[in-house]
Amino acid sequence: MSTTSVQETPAPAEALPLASARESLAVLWPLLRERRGFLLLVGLAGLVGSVAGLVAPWVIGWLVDVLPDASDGAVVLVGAGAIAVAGVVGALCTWAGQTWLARLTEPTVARLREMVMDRSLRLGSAQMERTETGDLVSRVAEDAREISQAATTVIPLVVQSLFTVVVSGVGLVAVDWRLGLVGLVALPMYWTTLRWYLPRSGPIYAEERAAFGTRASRLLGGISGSRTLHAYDAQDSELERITAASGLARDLSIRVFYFVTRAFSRNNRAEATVLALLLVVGFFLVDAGMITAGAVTTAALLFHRLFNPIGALVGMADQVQSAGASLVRMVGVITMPVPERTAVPKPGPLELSGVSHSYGGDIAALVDIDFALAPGEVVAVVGSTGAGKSTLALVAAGSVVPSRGAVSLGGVPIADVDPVALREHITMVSQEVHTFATTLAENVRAPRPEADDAGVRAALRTVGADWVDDLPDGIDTVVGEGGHPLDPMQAQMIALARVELADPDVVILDEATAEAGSAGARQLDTAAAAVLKGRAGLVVAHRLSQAVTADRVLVMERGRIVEAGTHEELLRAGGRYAELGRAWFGG
Ligand SMILES: Nc1ncnc2c1ncn2[C@@H]1O[C@H](COP(=O)(O)OP(=O)(O)OP(=O)(O)O)[C@@H](O)[C@H]1O
Repeated sequence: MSTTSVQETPAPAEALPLASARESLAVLWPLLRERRGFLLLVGLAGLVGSVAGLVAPWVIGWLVDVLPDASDGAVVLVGAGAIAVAGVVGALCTWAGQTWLARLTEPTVARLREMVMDRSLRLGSAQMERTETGDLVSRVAEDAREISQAATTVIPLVVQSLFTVVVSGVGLVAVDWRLGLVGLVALPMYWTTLRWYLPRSGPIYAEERAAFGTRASRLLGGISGSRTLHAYDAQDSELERITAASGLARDLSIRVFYFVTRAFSRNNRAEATVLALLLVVGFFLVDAGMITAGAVTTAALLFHRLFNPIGALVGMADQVQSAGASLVRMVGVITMPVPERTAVPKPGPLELSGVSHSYGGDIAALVDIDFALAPGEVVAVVGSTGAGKSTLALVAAGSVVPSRGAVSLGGVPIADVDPVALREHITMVSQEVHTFATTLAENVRAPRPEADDAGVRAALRTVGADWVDDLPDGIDTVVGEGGHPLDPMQAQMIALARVELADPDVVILDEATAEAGSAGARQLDTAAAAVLKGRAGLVVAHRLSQAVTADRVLVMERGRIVEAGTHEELLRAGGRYAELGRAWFGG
């Protein structure tokens, strides 16, 4: 008796790697350097803006010195004018700096996202299959969003604060080095606050976010299940649960508030102490005739100017950390080593020899498959649910690496071919086709971005997608998420047009979009036939019509090929295929 278990089971899902800070910088720096013009402009705006910020403390100190001897109020007007001009310059610099920073960071984040996608495509679906589901998606979507948000909200503030702190610090030393030294006393005090704040803030915020999540899901659950709750008279107990979740979220928010207030009060204490120290030292220096009262005023105002930016830097440190964590996650994928796959497939048969596959667990999805698809031949695969048809298609397309056995095209093992290069030879349309959120033309063009509109239209004509002309903007209609809605059959036709444009040697189809016998099924069959013309095709038959027109039919049961032949031969044989055929015909 044969056994259907496969010995080599795949390794458990692995998490994608994280990059080190050095690797992240090595990836980020060339991207920023590409836009160094903006980098310079951001630096310039920050510097000029911060220097403009020095004008007010300096003018006020000057007024303190000159006013007692002034004959009229003209000096005040001069001082006020200088402060007003500096204010306008500062505002302009902030605005320009933020605009330039966005033009520096947004394309950089977009580029990082593309690099993650590119690397994951190069690694190939077979390797990506081994990683935790959702990990890649969250790195492309959530981490990119986190960095992008930080880039537009947190980073401008951090950059501006850093400039203000550095320039004001230098200004303070320039006014009088002794007062500058007093100002430095604040540094260790700020440092201890940061050391106290950072390790505690992350977990507290995470707990608060988790509590918000629970409250939201309880509320939504209560609303969507209100009928059931009424039916079972269970409103009160559900209300109690919602109140408890809500109470927890409220208590955590209050805790977060106390915590942040404590951090800021630590900073305030440091600031008040050092400011007092600065005034005392200033008093003695003025008394000794070493500096003027105006200079002490300027120094005190400059030191006071540091309060807000330093508070902002402390407050945003965890958001910067969180953006940093997202960056190392994205760069982790970008720096994943891509195995050398330089083999070039040759025209010839697609062969599966000794192929067995298990997704883990005891049941084998494929067992000892030996099968060759000749160039130009169309083979249909039939079988009951769970027989292994989709797995066979995925293995043949190189999307799943079988636990045992080999797959080759023209004698070249496809495992040695670069996944992107392999798609030029073997293309698969699966049950879940993805429509990208862009124009319909771009969707068709995906495998061949250089194709022109005429090529796109020709591919759509080949698959009989005449309905495209009725769309609001024809092939330029935006489809996908948030765009013009497409029904599953239209999405499938776009996927087929994509294959037509890609022009591979082997097409693997596994669609189950239309009900057998429906007008949609007939349209899809015609579209598939057009795409298969002149190419080898492996078609997972979800409708009998797909098997009838094939050159050969494979019948699968429990991971094995149990029958093979033409439609007529298999019907005559009266075996499993004939049985399936009767079920299909409903007779
Ligand atoms: N990603 C997966 N992880 C774990 N088991 C899987 C996975 N995909 C398929 N299987 C299992 O492998 C076996 C073969 O499934 P497969 O989808 O290849 O069959 P199928 O003939 O295409 O079925 P259907 O017609 O329902 O799509 C089934 O037992 C199925 O439960």
